[in-house]
Amino acid sequence: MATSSIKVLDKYGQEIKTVGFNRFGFDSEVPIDELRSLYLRPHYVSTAPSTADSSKEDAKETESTQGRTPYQTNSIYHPDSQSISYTTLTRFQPVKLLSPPERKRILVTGGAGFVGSHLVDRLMLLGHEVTVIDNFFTGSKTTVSHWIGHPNFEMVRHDVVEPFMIECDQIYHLACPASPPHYQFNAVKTLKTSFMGTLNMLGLAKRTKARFLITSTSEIYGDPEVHPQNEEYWGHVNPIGPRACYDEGKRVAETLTYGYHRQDGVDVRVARIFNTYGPRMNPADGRVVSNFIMQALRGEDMTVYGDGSQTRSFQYVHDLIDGLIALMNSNETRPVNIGNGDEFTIGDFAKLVRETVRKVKKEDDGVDVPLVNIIQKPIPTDDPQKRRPDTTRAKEVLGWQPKWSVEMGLEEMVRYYKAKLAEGSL
Ligand SMILES: O=C(O)[C@H]1O[C@H](OP(=O)(O)OP(=O)(O)OC[C@H]2O[C@@H](n3ccc(=O)[nH]c3=O)[C@H](O)[C@@H]2O)[C@H](O)[C@@H](O)[C@@H]1O
Repeated sequence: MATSSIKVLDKYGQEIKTVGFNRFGFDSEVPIDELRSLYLRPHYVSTAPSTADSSKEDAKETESTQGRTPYQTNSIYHPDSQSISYTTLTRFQPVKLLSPPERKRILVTGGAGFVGSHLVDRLMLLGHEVTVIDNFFTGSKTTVSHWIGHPNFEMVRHDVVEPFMIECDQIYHLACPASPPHYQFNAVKTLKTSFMGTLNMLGLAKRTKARFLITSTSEIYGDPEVHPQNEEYWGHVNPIGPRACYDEGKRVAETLTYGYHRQDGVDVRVARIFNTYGPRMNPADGRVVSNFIMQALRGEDMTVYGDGSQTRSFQYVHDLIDGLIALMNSNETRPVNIGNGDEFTIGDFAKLVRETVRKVKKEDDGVDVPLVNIIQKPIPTDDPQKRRPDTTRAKEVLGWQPKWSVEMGLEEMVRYYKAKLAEGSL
């Protein structure tokens, strides 16, 4: 399906044609089709004919490159040899031309990750100069490869636990593994990333006088005794459990942030992000949305942990990026929850995902697939039982509220994974 033919209605029934908005003197609005063309590319990779004659394949590659939309790479997958031939980009998606005072030098740590790459797309299309630092532990160069070589873009392989020097105006500090299996894989490294990484980036902000935004998390509320969670709640965290490396790491990162703010006058912003999903989420990262969609697409059993009565509230990545950019450019220095209040039990969410996969397969491929089974697996230790953001503060101080319904976001994410499966890259 062509990206321009996908019609998305927001929670209030209005068609979504753009994301972002002009607020606090910073214009973050871009047409949704422009963004989509960067991640929803059903023909991003074409499949080579089954032949061993490489000269013919090369000729085909040249031929098909010429017929492609001009802002995309045209890589070819060779099923016979299980290989892929890459071509480099020659033209980039157009970006806004900003005057020098409008154009900001923006550092995004973790910019090759799931959330980071969407933030990079938006900031690039808006015409800013973007530098990404990432150690590629959970991020991947492929998420931002469509900007590599662009004069406004720089990609540096660097681990934030080591100091980093650069001149910049704004720092979005995202770097940290976020999926429970990933952040528990090396708990000490996760803590080190949260503590030393944040310390280094705050030191950089202090030296350059850059504004500093940290992406904190709903996990700082732990297994909450207050529902929904507002920013005044101090949380209920097990400091020695398996999740503590992330929860306590992010809590100390917030403490450091306010330490630099009070002591050194660093201009800080703290976003507490609630469960977020969308294209470019690593299908194997173990979080619930990617697990469920991949299982349903592959016709495998969907794994609900525990009895499925625990709840989560899922936000689509474009809403999160709107919220992060609004917060960065606002005057709000207190923590702000950024999340979608639509709360589901995980059991109900599994049913919604399998129905969405069936709907998209029917609409796009005309095939009626049977609903997959839902099975139960043991619940992870300290898995929070309830989670829903109170976003009153975001509404009051940022004028921000999520627009994407969970269903609409899920449909787009299913299309993204379907396209990736078809191109042979999953
Ligand atoms: O987004 C947040 O606010 C934070 O919480 C998430 O943690 P969690 O909510 O546990 O995220 P998932 O791993 O996606 O799990 C959500 C729920 O689904 C369940 N689950 C997960 C995977 C699965 O296959 N089946 C399943 O039932 C989990 O047990 C959990 O109850 C992640 O740790 C972070 O990305 C983030 O900082």
